[in-house]
Amino acid sequence: MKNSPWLVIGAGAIGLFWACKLEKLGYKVHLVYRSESPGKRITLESFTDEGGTQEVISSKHKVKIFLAKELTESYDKVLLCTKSFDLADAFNQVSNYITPDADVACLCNGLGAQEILQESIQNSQTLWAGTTSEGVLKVDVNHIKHTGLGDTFFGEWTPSDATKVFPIESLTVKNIRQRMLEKLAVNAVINPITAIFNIQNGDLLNEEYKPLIKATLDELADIFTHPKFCFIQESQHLTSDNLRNRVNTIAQLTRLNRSSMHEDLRLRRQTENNYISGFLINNSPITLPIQQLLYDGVEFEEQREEVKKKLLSIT
Ligand SMILES: NC(=O)C1=CN([C@@H]2O[C@H](COP(=O)(O)OP(=O)(O)OC[C@H]3O[C@@H](n4cnc5c(N)ncnc54)[C@H](OP(=O)(O)O)[C@@H]3O)[C@@H](O)[C@H]2O)C=CC1
Ligand SMILES: CC(C)(CO)C(=O)C(=O)O
Repeated sequence: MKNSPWLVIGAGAIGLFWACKLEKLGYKVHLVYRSESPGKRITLESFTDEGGTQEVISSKHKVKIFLAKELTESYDKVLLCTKSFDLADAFNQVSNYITPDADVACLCNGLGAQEILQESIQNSQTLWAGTTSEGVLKVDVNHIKHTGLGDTFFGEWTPSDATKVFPIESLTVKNIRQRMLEKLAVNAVINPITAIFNIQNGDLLNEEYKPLIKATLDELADIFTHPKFCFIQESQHLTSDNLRNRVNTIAQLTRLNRSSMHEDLRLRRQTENNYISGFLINNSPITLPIQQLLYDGVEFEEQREEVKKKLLSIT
């Protein structure tokens, strides 16, 4: 199994991180980039807590890099590490180089893109959806910093009768949809609010945001526990209290970080809004006035000041 290389698509923070991780696990890695070549060596900086003192360790990892049009081999293990809005195109551009029995994995935030990707994948191939709580920052084209320790899980997006295991067995879980909904819930609170108010994740714990956070969590709990919600089997445990614990914990653990959506707005890049608040609005059996305000505040710069006032006037 380890003889055939992994094809990793996307040389962003997560793609470079997984290229290093797979190389450390003993796999060969072929990495596809789109705009900027990362070169053949990637530097990964991570923290250790050896004997109570925090140290930064830097390691170098060798990968082979390609533009999609330069590929010639066929791959049976593929890991897509793009943002959700690029996922289907990124797969389609390499689909001729993927074996009919391949394991195809994706690791993007939000929901909606996985279902579109499933439609492009052959029945004989397996789509593994993944979710990660690792924090990674790309500081240069070939240099990443591991900013937060976390876990990563993969599960079959459309579960089959056969008990399949992910090529890295220890990362396999049975109900990936449940884990993805839990992550979606956290992202639907932290990402748009930090982006709209231009604050770090930890600032959400400040007194001035308490009524807004409470109202946002209550609204999310109403969808996730609604009998007509399409993922009710996987989401019914997400009550307001359960969500509050998750959001507070992540806001605390990542208190000095900017959320990915905050960073995208700051750098005027496309956000994953359509796959977070947008997904919830489009799939909710009830109207979602707060998610709609959050969606609009992220999407439409000219409405942002007005949206902020409305969000802060929630009691
Ligand atoms: N970074 C983090 O700590 C975390 C990220 N995530 C999620 O992981 C996903 C990836 O995040 P992240 O790595 O930070 O995002 P980045 O924007 O840093 O990286 C995405 C990369 O995908 C590349 N890409 C897009 N389309 C293609 C294509 N067709 N062919 C080749 N490469 C392509 C982009 O290339 P180009 O440079 O040309 O734009 C970019 O380098 C997101 O959904 C994010 O929400 C989840 C948890 C933590
Ligand atoms: C968990 C969180 C909110 C950490 O910042 C994240 O996933 C993101 O920024 O997209």
